[in-house]
Amino acid sequence: MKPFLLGSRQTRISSYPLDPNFKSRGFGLVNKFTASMGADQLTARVPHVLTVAGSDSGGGAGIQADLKACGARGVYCSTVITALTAQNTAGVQGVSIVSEAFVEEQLKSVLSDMRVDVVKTGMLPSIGIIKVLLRNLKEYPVQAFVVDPVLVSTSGDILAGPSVLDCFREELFPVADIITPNIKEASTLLGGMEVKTISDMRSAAKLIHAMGPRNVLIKGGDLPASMDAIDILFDGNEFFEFHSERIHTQNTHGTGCTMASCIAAELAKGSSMLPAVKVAKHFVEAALHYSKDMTIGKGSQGPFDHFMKLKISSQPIPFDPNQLFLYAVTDSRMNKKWGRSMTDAVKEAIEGGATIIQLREKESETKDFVEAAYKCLEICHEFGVPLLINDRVDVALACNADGVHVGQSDMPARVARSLLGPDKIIGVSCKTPEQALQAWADGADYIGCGGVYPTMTKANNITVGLDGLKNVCSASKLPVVAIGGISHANTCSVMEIGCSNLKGVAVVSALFDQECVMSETRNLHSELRKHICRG
Ligand SMILES: Cc1ncc(COP(=O)(O)OP(=O)(O)O)c(N)n1
Ligand SMILES: Cc1ncsc1CCOP(=O)(O)O
Repeated sequence: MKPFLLGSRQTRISSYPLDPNFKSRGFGLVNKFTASMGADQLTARVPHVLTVAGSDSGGGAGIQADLKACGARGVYCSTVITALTAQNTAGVQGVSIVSEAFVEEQLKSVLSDMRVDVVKTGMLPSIGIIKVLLRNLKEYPVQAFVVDPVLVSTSGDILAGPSVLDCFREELFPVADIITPNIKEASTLLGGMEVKTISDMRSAAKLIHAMGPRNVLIKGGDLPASMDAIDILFDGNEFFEFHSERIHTQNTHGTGCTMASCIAAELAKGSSMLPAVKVAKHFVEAALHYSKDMTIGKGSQGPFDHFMKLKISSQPIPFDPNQLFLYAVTDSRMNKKWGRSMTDAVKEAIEGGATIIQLREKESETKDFVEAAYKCLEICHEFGVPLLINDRVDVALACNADGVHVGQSDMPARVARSLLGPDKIIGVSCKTPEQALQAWADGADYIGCGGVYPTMTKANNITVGLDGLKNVCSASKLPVVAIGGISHANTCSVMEIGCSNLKGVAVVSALFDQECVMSETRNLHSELRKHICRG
């Protein structure tokens, strides 16, 4: 048995074999861009999977799973719906099959307009629909054809009758690049043959391979619970075994569709078969692991979260400019000097009234930083206070912080925005009106302006003074927080410059280079409140 080493063997992905024009389409890693608007206007070509499958009203499997899987893997997905199912976490309550004519209309709409790389099938409920699909694939050839032979739902409901089975075996499989039955489906395809062990799976893969597909992947999710989740790939010559940890969860509805869609997505990106299967296996394992304790629905077959973002604890705190009121910025050297941990510093600042926290850790090892940031995030969220990371977008992503603060020489805000998405908070340091306008154009949420006064905390930092702060505030379309040398003694002078978008002060040493962080924060908070009362 071969292990599934990346690149150990490149399985050939060929076009739909009935396509005489395949070679002229040009496809592969080197051809990621196509000149669709003239020689000098190259436009990015987006990898594209078309799924031909049934809709699951519960959103866990079928078309809905395919869309999510492709989205999560960075591939565009179009859809041709073959059946509507009334379905939830308890099972399938109803099925309404779409007419052949309307399946054909959907296929023509998509295939005549868009360049599709890979077609992936799920529920194909009638012989007529299979024939329509095959006819259209002849007319509009694609690079790879992935067949998930959906016969029975996770809840045990039959989704394709016996007559369809023959059509699968005789017409669909011979033109498939890969088919992906689970062990129940493999057994059904082989007339009820027992498939219970790894050795049975290998025999089944060989027998199904003889029906014509280039590759057969038998998924062992239904092997005994004591075993790893083992899948077997057979390419006609060799077997490859894929192991992953068995995740004990009820939230497995849609794993089959997802696995096949992920394979299709990787093939659409230009991968060969073996690495595509490997990536798909890892993706499904990660998503199941993330979703194992989620609750959606009352039934026993829950869906999982393809984007790994749904759990409440990881929801970001939305940005509100008033959070800039008392902005506490930690400093690893000061924490070391006063013998406190990052988490203690954060907790004390919040208890003293800090309204947003930034971890500015210039000396921590990445591993320690990520671990401490996780803990700080928990503390901050207990109090509804957002946590931002200074400079390190990677650390913010790793611990799912609420956002980042970046300087002029750090990762550009627009790149940070594209990595972090629309919901995270992004602050940018600006000393000039031009930088402030750029920050706005780049998708920042706020501006940090300073140093307003000289500071010992940041070496070689140019001081902009109150006039510089005023210039930036006046030009800025974004809320501003002042930083640099600010303390209880000069906060009022800062807040009284008369700019309504100056929302607060960001402070390091006045809070953290002190014996008691909590009382210093409290004092500064009451000073800031005086300004509100007056203003
Ligand atoms: C709120 C706030 N404003 C400005 C800064 C300074 O950030 P940067 O320019 O990236 O400098 P370093 O903090 O990295 O030294 C800030 N951290 N926070
Ligand atoms: C990070 C930073 N950016 C501009 S000034 C400054 C340091 C602020 O620290 P302090 O509040 O101790 O003056």
